[in-house]
Amino acid sequence: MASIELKSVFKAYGDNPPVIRDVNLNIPQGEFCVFVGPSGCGKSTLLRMIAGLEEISGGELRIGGALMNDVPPAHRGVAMVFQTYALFPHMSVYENMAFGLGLAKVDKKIIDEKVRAAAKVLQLDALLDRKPKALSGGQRQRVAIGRAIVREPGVFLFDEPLSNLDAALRVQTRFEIAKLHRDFGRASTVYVTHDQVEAMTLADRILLLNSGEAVQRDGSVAQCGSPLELYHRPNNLFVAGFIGSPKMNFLRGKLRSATPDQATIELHSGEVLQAAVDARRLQSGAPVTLGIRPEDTRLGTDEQHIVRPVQWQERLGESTYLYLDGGDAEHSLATGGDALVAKAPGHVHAVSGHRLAMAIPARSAHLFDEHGRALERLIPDTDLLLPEAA
Ligand SMILES: Nc1ncnc2c1ncn2[C@@H]1O[C@H](COP(=O)(O)OP(=O)(O)OP(=O)(O)O)[C@@H](O)[C@H]1O
Repeated sequence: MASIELKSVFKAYGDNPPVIRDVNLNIPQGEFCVFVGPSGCGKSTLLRMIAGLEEISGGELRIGGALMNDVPPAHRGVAMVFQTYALFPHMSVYENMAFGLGLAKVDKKIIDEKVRAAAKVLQLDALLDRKPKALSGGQRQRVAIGRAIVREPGVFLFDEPLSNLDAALRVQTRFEIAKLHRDFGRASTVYVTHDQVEAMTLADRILLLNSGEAVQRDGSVAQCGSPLELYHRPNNLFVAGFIGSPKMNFLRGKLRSATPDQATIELHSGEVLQAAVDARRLQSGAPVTLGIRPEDTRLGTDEQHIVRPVQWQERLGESTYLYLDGGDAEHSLATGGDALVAKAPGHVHAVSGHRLAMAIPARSAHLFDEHGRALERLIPDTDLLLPEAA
């Protein structure tokens, strides 16, 4: 039941370059905010600073409006769930969940009510007498979540809570966390993950931190917005390459001409393509990168397209990823190399070396200037409302 406000927050360990630079963020009460970014970008550090487990080197942290920089963790009104559950092995599920309230000298009857209510929500009622070692990974993580819930914190902090679970349990627990947030909707939640599917599905808002190729900007905010904003309107090449799987394909070229609703691009490989992008701020001849997501491509020649030999394919049953030879001028971050990835529905089969036409619809194209900054796309922002069945 509290907002979280970060103002010019900064973190450096000793004399090392900062790991968090000038982060400004306002998480209103009840919002689910997900921190994502490549390994080492500083997302856990940022979360731990909110929790009070890591000192803040500069800037201000406010929770519920109150300055928290020097307030000890126990007095911040936050509850944290870690990747490694951190349960007491000698205590039962019930005792683990009741522990924090016991320390706070809450009345035993109230503790009992809260533990049983949380256990019911998390479907742990039949397991209350068990010790953690007699539980599955998913059940242990539910106990850790239950322990956080009973404290009724204003802020929930999750640090990669699903990364020790197998694929099926991850999906199930992800769904449970989303449901819990909806049911306990007044609490604000910050959730750290490097899994962008978790980020896309759970977040009201995603904060993506820079790292790696964005040297000198490590630990700064690359983009902050709703999941679909980051997907449809990435600010720059880094965000475009990070959000989406397989990653966006990039084709290099130069701008030929620009009108308010269309840019014409000549690729280094010679083809001329259109993009529904306003590129009028660039001079003609300016270097540009055209981006196209694998799921936005088609196979065939009925739209503008490029033709490339097939290198490789991955058949997933419901779809097939075709890896096409990108040539020197292009590369896909998916492979880190020079392949372009096209996604075809169903299970298609292509003979290695055969040349295929990959259609690149102008309305689906992204365009970036020579500094990697995105040009404005002209796609409509509306969601398609599904009609109710009769
Ligand atoms: N105690 C420390 N002393 C010095 N550097 C540290 C310390 N803790 C973390 N770092 C550095 O801070 C940076 C950010 O680390 P952090 O754990 O926050 O990243 P992350 O984005 O959560 O990464 P991952 O996804 O791999 O967990 C890393 O470069 C890390 O090496």
